[in-house]
Amino acid sequence: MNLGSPDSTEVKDVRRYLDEFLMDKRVIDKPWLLRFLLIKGIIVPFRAPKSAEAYKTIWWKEGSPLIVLSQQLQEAVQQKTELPVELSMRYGNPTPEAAYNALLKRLPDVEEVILVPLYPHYAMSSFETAVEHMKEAHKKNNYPFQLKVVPPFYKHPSYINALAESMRPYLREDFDQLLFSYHGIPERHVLKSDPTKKHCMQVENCCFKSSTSHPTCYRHQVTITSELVAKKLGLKKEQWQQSYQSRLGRDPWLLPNTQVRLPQLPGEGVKKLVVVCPSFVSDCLETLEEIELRGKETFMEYGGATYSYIPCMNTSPLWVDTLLQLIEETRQTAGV
Ligand SMILES: C=CC1=C(C)c2cc3[nH]c(cc4nc(cc5[nH]c(cc1n2)c(C)c5CCC(=O)O)C(CCC(=O)O)=C4C)c(C)c3C=C
Ligand SMILES: [Fe+2]
Ligand SMILES: [Fe+2]
Repeated sequence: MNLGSPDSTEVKDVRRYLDEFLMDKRVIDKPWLLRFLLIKGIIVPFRAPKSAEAYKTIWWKEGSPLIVLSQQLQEAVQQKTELPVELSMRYGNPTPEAAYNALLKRLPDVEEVILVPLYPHYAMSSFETAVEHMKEAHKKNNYPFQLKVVPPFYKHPSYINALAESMRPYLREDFDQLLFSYHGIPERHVLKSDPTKKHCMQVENCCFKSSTSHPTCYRHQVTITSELVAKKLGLKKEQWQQSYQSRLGRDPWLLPNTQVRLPQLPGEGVKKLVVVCPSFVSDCLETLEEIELRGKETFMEYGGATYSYIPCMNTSPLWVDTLLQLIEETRQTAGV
C-alpha cells in the first residue's frame, strides 16, 4: 500500500483527493468539526488549484508518477514470487477493497494476506493510517483470511543496503554535502506517538537514547536511517545533514525545514549539493516537484553551483529483493 494520488490533474480530482487525505484524523488531528471547517473552508479551496498546477509539472502520459511507479513495483515483485501481489492506495484508487477482492479472485482459498505499507518509517500520518485503513476494510467485509503487517523497516540491513547502493552512483561526482530530506510531520505527532509520554523531544538527544518509544518514533527512525546509510557509504559526519520537507500549516513541524535550509546552504559554503528523500520509496509530487524542480531552483538562485537529486528506489532490483525478504520474514511471524 502506498499513499495515493489524484485521478488526474484537474482541480476537481485534486480537490477530491485532498478532501479525503486531509480529513484523515491521523493527518490533521483536530476535532472533527474544526477539521471539517478548516479543510472544506480554508485549506482545500486554496490548495487544490495550486496543487493541481504542481501536479501538471510532473504528470506523465501514463498518469501520476506515484501510481505508475507503484504499479511497476508491484509488477517487479510479482515477477519474482508465486504469491499473488496486488496494489492498494491509502487515498483514492485502487482502494483496499479492490486489492483484497483481486487477491481473492486469484486465490479463492487465501488464508493470509501480508500488508506492506510502502513507508520505511512509522508515522501516524503514513504507516499507522495505512494499517488501520486496511484493518477496517478487512473487518467491514468479513474477509476469510488473516492479515499480517510488515513493520517499519528503517534499519533493516537489506533496506539500508538497497538505499545506499541506489545513492552510491550519485556520490561519485564531486559534492560538498549530502542532504537527507525527509517528509516532515508536526512535532505534536511525535509527542502523540510516544507511548511513554516522557521521552520523545523531552529528553536531551532523545533519538540516540534507548527507549520503548522508538518503535513508533518517526524522528528516531529517520535519524537512524541517515546514520546507517551514511556509515554504509563511508561518509564522515561533516559530509551530510538531515532536514524535513513539505510543511503544511502553521503548527510547529520537525526542524530543520528543507525549504529554509536550501537557501542557507550556499552561504555556509555548500556549493555542490546532493539530495536524497528516503521517506519515499517511489518518486512523487513531493520529490519530483518540491525537491528535484523547486529545490534546485532555490539552491541555485542563492548561489549554489551543482544540485543533484537522487531518485527514489522505485523498481531497483535490490529494493525488490528487500521487499521479498520483508514479506518472507513477516510470513514467519504471528498475525494481527
Ligand atoms: C498535515 C499534513 C501532512 C502530513 C502530516 C503528511 C505526512 C506524510 N506524507 C507522506 C507522504 C506523501 N505525502 C504526499 C503528498 C501530500 N502530503 C500532504 C500533507 C501531509 N503529509 C499533502 C497536502 C499532500 C498532497 C500534495 C500537496 O498538495 O502538496 C505524497 C505525494 C502524493 C502524490 O500524489 O505524489 C506522499 C508520498 C509521508 C510519508 C508522511 C509522513 C511521514
Ligand atoms: Fe504528505
Ligand atoms: Fe523519539
